[in-house]
Amino acid sequence: MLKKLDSFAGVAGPLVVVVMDGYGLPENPVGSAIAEARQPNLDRLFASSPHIRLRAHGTAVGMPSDDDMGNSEVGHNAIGAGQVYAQGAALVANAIAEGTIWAGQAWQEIVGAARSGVLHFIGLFSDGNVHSHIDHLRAMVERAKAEGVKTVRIHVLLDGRDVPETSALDYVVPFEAFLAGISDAGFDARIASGGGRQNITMDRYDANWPMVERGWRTHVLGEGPQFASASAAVEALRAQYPGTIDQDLPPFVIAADGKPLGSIEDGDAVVFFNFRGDRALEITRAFVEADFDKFDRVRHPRVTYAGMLQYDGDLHLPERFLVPPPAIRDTSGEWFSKAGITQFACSETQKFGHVTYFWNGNRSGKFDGETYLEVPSDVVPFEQRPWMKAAEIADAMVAAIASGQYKVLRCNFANGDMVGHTGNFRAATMAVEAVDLALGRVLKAVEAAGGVALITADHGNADEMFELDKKSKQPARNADGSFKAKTAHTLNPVPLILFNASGDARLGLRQTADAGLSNIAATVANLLGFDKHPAWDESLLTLGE
Ligand SMILES: O=C(O)[C@H](O)COP(=O)(O)O
Ligand SMILES: [Mn+2]
Ligand SMILES: [Mn+2]
Repeated sequence: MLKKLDSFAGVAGPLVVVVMDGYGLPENPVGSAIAEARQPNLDRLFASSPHIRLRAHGTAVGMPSDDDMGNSEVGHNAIGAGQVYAQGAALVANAIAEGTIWAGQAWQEIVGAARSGVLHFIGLFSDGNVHSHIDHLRAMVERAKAEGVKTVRIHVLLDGRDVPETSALDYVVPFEAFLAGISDAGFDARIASGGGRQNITMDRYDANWPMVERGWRTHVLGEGPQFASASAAVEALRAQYPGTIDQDLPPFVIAADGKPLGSIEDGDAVVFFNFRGDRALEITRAFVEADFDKFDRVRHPRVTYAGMLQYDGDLHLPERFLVPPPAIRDTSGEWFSKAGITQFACSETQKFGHVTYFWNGNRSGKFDGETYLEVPSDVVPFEQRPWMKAAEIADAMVAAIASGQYKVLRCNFANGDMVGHTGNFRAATMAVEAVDLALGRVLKAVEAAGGVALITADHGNADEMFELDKKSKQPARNADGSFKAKTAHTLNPVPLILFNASGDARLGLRQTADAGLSNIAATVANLLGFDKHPAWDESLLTLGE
């Protein structure tokens, strides 16, 4: 049980944690939608409420190095668990470096099946290290050859979201050369299909199953426009759809003499090589579920399927996985539940799993006393609706706070991140303004209830909307003089603001050198009058000392 603090009984009112997804603190105001947006509520908070900066990238959230940006999975895991775990990116890299991945039963079963069939790899084709890393794929192809696999087919999801927006050929061209180099009379490895990650396969949280169906038709059934190679496909599709960035490119199939090179058939082996789960779960279900009903699969090949990691620890999806996921234990959701604290979690579909599944350590189950509310997201390009569902989430939070039923409430506003990923600067400033407006309403409800709110973010995104020149730190320009749009997350810190309407003027925050997202859970515990769980990183709450 969490112990009660001697020094502080806890705030009487509700405790609200607001995650402004993708809201980093810019180093340079030029090209920053955060600096540019009109945000009167946040301005007021920064002027009059205790606030500090938190690390939200690199080793502070369990990434392999401090060159790695943060992301929603590692950010929400750290906030929810109050601890930093070596995350998928690091675990897979280690398992490959130490060779433990090859010794595992899952890899042996994959290779065993592939020796008499075809070995397919499907996944995000970049070095973004958010969902996957192309080096992991390369290592697996090499190892498959060494272990006697004869045929490898790769289904590439073009990124442009965690890496520069039109960088697909920087990955495709060298990889095609690698595959040509490693192929010989006894080994044939080629790219077989692909498409933009926001167009096919990588949907999340049941937002858009038709995306997954398009992916299935492309990778499994081999249906779609045919090209001689992946690089030829990318070039032709860019010419056909000018201005379309990589993540949105339509699907394509690689074929010879009109026949797809790599449709997926009975007896084949399939590895989904993303380590992150949110966008891997739906396609995984399509492969492994016997009574799948989300779309008509037309054909359901009997394959040996493995995920890079297990994507959902409660549902055991998938059962076969190459690397054990981080064993995230003792999350704040679990221990607040054990303390009898009622909890409310809310977001719109695009981020709903962030405040539930990621928050609770990649588990889709629910702890006693937790209530979840999902606001359905629109299925549109978000630069066309930068306000997204901020107003509706605020409505739900205001009602939940006013109901008096919940002691701890959490929500995620998706806008800064989802619109930030479009690379559209003007839309991103509107996204930030929509969050500010919604936040103002939530804070009014917190005030009326005599509560406290902690306002933070999981990582940066809207804070840098243009690629910055590494030396000058000024926005980099394209050949035509326009700024180079940046769609990825940033390495910037995020705010932690304490909005205090509890009537206890002692409450403050301390800035420590390594303050990070994993300090939030203990801070919330202290605000509730509890000592932190021993596993959690230190609280940042001060009581007027
Ligand atoms: O999945 C995505 O949309 C991006 O790769 C990362 O964004 P997120 O970590 O904020 O979800
Ligand atoms: Mn995020
Ligand atoms: Mn994001």
